[in-house]
Amino acid sequence: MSLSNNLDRVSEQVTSEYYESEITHKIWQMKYRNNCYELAHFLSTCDLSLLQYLATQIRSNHTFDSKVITYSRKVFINLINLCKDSCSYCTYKKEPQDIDAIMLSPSQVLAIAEAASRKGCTEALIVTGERPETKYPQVKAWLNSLGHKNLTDLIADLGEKILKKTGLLPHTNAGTLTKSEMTKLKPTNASLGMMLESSSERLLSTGEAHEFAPSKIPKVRLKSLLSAGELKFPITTGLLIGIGETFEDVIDSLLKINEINKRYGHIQEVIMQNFIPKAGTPMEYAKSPTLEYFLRCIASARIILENINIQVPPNLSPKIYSRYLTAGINDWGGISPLTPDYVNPESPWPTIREISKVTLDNGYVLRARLPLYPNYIVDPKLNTQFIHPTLKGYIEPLVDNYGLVKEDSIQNEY
Ligand SMILES: O=c1nc2n(C[C@H](O)[C@H](O)[C@H](O)CO)c3cc(O)ccc3cc-2c(=O)[nH]1
Ligand SMILES: C[C@H]1O[C@@H](n2cnc3c(N)ncnc32)[C@H](O)[C@@H]1O
Ligand code: MET
Ligand code: SF4
Repeated sequence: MSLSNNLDRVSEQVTSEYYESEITHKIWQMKYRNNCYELAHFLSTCDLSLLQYLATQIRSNHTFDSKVITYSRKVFINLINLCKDSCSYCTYKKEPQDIDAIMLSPSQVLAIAEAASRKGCTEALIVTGERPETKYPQVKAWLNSLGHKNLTDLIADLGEKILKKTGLLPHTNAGTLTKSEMTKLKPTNASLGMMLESSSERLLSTGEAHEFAPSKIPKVRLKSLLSAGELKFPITTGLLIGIGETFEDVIDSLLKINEINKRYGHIQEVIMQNFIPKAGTPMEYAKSPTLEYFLRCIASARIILENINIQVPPNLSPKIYSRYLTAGINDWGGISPLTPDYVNPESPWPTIREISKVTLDNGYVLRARLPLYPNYIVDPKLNTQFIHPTLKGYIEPLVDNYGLVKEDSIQNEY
């Protein structure tokens, strides 16, 4: 190759590096000014492949090992699917008279956790409807018969039993919780889950997704995220994409989550979840987000969120989930060998073998994590602040030096 050709290539590289750093700087300025409108305009008009390129660059600098994609070996414990709210996209919620209404007994919960432990699971994902005991007398009666006044007390009790009997680490998503409720869960739950869904208040108006779901008032959800921060409780949150929000709403939601995390460092993960229309719901005929829009939201999340893991569940896009790897994600979420995804039961999880192959074919390595992300385990300062002393003895034997699940504990049958 001639010298002039070589110089041409060097100058092309310098130009593109200059261009990249100029764009990165521009984004940084818009973020610093907290100018949502400006940032949304830029991210919505920017070429998608450039956005994905930037997201992948940021992702490779962010995690302890830029080539690792994680997942959690979890069992989904559907404790109670009654709920005081009604989100227009949800089929998880049932009425007491429905044949598939569920209120698990403590012995059923323990039997599920024990079966999961035999399959090599490390996470017990406890999911419930929103404060069902405030709406249904049957739920009050059920709680009282178990010796409890409210759902949180039952979850705290079950969490302790699950830990002691199986060593599975509980992670609860019961929707919004107060600070005192979270305090009760901290000794037994390694982390919490609660989707923000969207910071848009417009979604509460007539005919919109959250019209009949007061717990989805953004202020209420953001307050729960702040409470978790005050308690140094690691929490997973996320956005449901395609429920009537605008792209600007997505950017506003991401900026708000990032601001909260900058104060406390407790937002371990943001789930970017694509809405799936369900028959029989008010949003039955609403459309799933397009792939182009969803990829733009994911790449924007990676660009906006600082040091936060990003998960997209593979089961909601079984044919094309590998595309999310090039938009900057670093986690596939919880995969259960035993229980369905009760929120999206029509979407079975791909097998670990398949996910591992897809991940590998795209140049990454799949590794199991605990419900609690590795940095909280391996960083001595974070470990002290974010993990309750009771939980330490359960967490340490499960992980290697990187805070990931030891490979030798992974069973073939999973
Ligand atoms: O592995 C996890 N998966 C979590 N999931 C994902 C879930 O396991 C499924 O992957 C999705 O529901 C896809 O259907 C959540 C999904 C939500 O919509 C809201 C909260 C959670 C919380 C978690 C979680 O903390 N850990
Ligand atoms: C547990 C989480 O499940 C998500 N969720 C509820 N309904 C749907 C749906 N139709 N499609 C995708 N995700 C959904 C919400 O984000 C909720 O917070
Ligand atoms: N009801 C809770 C929420 O919406 C958690 C489960 S939703 C299926 O946040
Ligand atoms: S998404 Fe959660 S809060 Fe909304 S109706 Fe379903 S169970 Fe209730």
